Amino acid sequence: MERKTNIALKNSLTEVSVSSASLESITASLKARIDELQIELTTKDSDSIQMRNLMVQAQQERDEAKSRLLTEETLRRKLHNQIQDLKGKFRVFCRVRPAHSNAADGEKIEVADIVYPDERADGQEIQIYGPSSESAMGNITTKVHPFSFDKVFTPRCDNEEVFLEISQLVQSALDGYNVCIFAYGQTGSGKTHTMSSHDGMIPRAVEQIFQTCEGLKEKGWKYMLEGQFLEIYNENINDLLGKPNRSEKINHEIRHDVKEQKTVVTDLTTATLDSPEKVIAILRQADNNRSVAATKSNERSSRSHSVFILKIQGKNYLTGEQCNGILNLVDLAGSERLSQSQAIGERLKETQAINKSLSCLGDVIYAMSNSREGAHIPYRNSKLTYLLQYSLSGNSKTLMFVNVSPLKQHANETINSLRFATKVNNTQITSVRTVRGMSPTKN
Ligand SMILES: Nc1ncnc2c1ncn2[C@@H]1O[C@H](COP(=O)(O)OP(=O)(O)OP(=O)(O)O)[C@@H](O)[C@H]1O
Repeated sequence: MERKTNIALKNSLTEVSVSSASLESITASLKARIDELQIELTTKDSDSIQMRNLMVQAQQERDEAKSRLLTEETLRRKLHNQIQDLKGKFRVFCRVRPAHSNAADGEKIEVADIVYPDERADGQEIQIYGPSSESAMGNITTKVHPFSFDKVFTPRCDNEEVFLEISQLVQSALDGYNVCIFAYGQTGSGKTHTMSSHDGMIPRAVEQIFQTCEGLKEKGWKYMLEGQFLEIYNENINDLLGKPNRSEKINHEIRHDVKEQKTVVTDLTTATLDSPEKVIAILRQADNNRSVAATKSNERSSRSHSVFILKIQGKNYLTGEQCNGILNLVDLAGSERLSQSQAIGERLKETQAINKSLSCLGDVIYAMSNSREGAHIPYRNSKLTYLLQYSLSGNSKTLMFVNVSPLKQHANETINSLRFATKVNNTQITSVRTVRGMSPTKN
């Protein structure tokens, strides 16, 4: 009996020691796993510290880059303005429209003899050859009228190419400067095509402004755009964004705030422009208002000046900088000289008003570019120059398109327009040139 018990106890002991050995081995392997995990954890900790350091470094670099970007944007604005000033405070671009575009059905198109000596699509020189005449000695002479401008766009240039040249001025308006862009020329020479057609300077300028504002958001800039559109007809201001039929009865006055150097036109509609679509809508409204007026007075668009005023207010919430620029886009009344003796009544009044205001604009620009500081500039002599006083003076920038027709029957008006523009530009070449080996006559 005792022996049996001993055997059973021995067996139990063996079983216990076997299971204890297996437990020991499990414990050992668990311990090894714990050690492994511990090592892994330590590595992870150091990785995460490393990661955190890298993140802090990246954040510092980002902040530095951002502040560099802000300083560079301020510097870019300064340099951009210096470049614009070097190019000239007043610039004149000549644009010759294609011959076919304004010909009535059956009208004979005879193209004037126009030469672009630079042989480039957008050189700086243009020569108009006048009619030939034969002297008693049998010498045939042809007058040459050479002109030089900041740019000459041949009929081959489209609005896209033209806009490339003015986009820098649009940028100046965004940077807080006052900019005026005029289109001058006889009726049908392409002023409206250049300025307010669907792909003209106004829609393109507005598109550029919206795109640039979007891009400047990450640099802390927030912009507010407001638009006004008016017409000056017979020295009276009409609101082109007002209700049709009502606008002509309101007497809009121009008021200047001398201290702030700001201009207000009383009772003029101001549209907040928060999208390019809104701009297209107001351009359409202005066009409709002009057409309504046109039924009362023939060819209204060519007998009045239209002025699109875009006020651009920018604020940078990162640097605290602020800027207020104005872009004025002006489609001037047709510049053709109507014979005063033939014009009577309303037509005479219109012609006198147009002639007066256009010559006043020329006088103002001429006086500004030639006068000493503080000299008298005759802004008050016309509504247009009075309205644009602060947009023409100071550190503002002005560009004039002189639009001309390529047709022979318009050659005299073309020469008149180019002479006017030359007065503005003050760079006329006064040389007399011999044509094709013949004797020269004076320009
Ligand atoms: N560069 C051009 N390319 C193509 N077509 C043009 C160009 N310039 C003018 N035209 C066309 O010639 C015609 C007359 O041009 P536009 O109406 O722009 O002249 P305008 O000077 O504004 O005349 P108005 O004084 O009567 O307003 C229009 O049919 C216009 O589309």
